[in-house]
Amino acid sequence: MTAPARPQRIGMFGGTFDPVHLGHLRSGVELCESLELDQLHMMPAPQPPLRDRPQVSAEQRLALLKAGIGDTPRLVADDRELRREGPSYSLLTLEALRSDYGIEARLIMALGQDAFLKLADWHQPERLFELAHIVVMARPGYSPKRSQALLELLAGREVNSVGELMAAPHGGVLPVTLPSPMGISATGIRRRLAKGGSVRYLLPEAVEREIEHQCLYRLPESGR
Ligand SMILES: Nc1ncnc2c1ncn2[C@@H]1O[C@H](COP(=O)(O)OP(=O)(O)OP(=O)(O)O)[C@@H](O)[C@H]1O
Ligand SMILES: O=C(O)c1ccc[n+]([C@@H]2O[C@H](COP(=O)([O-])O)[C@@H](O)[C@H]2O)c1
Repeated sequence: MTAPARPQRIGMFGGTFDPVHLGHLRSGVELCESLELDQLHMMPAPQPPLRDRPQVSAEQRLALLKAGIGDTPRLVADDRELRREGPSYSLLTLEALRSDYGIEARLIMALGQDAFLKLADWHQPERLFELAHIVVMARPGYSPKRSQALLELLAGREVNSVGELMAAPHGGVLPVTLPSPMGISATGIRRRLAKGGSVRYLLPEAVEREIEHQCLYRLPESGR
């Protein structure tokens, strides 16, 4: 008798990626390893719903993400949110992924701790669990304190292991501390670039070269 096929494990890791940095990319690699993902779709949000529209276009942020991913196995730069109008609601993205991969696939939405703390303010947050699991990555400097609304949203969903999470196609929440947490933020990188400072070793050299080539994130002389 042959063993039943293992359901696919597909990750979604969305972000403003303004710009993508090693905190995102290393987390992506470690998520693939620790959850044994088949693919991780990384996707820039053209209109992140809970913040101002970034100055750098979604196309440019996607180009930086592609440069950063390069040939990294299992990481995919996914442009599907760029092909939609309106706010970049994750619910719509998960619906599209679920339709691509089918009902048996284990669909996992990865979020850093800071994004996770705002989950109750997202568009139809309870419906996210009808489509995917959520994996929350610890991020240096962010407190684990949850609001009452978040606690109510998560009630009964939290699990303690990857095995427990993968027993069902969607509906669970797993907090993880990946092996190499990094205290890198895109805000810090934009500030450094605006002042003409160095960002070496905070993001891949290919991303740094692309930022220089396209003269992104620099303040005009008068603004420094
Ligand atoms: N260093 C990091 N480690 C783990 N997760 C991260 C890290 N940086 C960002 N993330 C997560 O990646 C996703 C996209 O983050 P985003 O593109 O907003 O980056 P950011 O560095 O937080 O940017 P900004 O400083 O502009 O807010 C979010 O879920 C966020 O929590
Ligand atoms: O669906 C929502 O309402 C929603 C609200 C806030 C953020 N998100 C998504 O969460 C991801 C991280 O967002 P951000 O602002 O932390 O970069 C990105 O893919 C956003 O589109 C989604």
